[in-house]
Amino acid sequence: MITALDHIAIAVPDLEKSIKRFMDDFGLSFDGTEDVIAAKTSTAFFPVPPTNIELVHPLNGDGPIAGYLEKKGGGLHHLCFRSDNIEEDVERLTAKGYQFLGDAPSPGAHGSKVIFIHPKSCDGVLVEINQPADSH
Ligand SMILES: C[C@@H](C(=O)O)C(=O)SCCNC(=O)CCNC(=O)[C@H](O)C(C)(C)COP(=O)(O)OP(=O)(O)OC[C@H]1O[C@@H](n2cnc3c(N)ncnc32)[C@H](O)[C@@H]1OP(=O)(O)O
Ligand SMILES: [Co+2]
Repeated sequence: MITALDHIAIAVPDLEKSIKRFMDDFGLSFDGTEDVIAAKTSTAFFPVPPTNIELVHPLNGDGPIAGYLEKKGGGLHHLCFRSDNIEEDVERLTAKGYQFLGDAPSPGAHGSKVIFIHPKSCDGVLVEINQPADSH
């Protein structure tokens, strides 16, 4: 079951510059960066209760964010719904015809499990579903 809007992600070409923007200009608290190797993505999180902003940047210049930045230069990249049972949600939504990217959840930020729904299945919006580490 989907229980919350876990985060909204913005793809950024210059991670340090954007971290400064969100900390210094917008005054948000900064939860730190994490390189998520399985996702080929560097992340930076800013809690904005009850959700978070996630900045995403290509790790080692490679991966899905690199392709996005090449085409768009940056922008709103995805939203992420939190699930209390990701396998059950994947099964339920697959049965309804949603196209998932990948066969099974993979490691995400903060020890979560994550999977993505293709934007074509959801009005052009890339949707991530995650299950936090403490609820596996
Ligand atoms: C760490 C973790 C976490 O939070 O814990 C994360 O978030 S990792 C965050 C990074 N990981 C991911 O994004 C993984 C899932 N993403 C992917 O697998 C990919 O980015 C795809 C969404 C499949 C797009 O890759 P693909 O090579 O197909 O790119 P493409 O440029 O040819 O795009 C194909 C079509 O999808 C659209 N498209 C591409 N990226 C999009 C996005 N972010 N939002 C909405 N639409 C998007 C393009 O405009 C295009 O539409 P038209 O055909 O109409 O022109
Ligand atoms: Co995300």
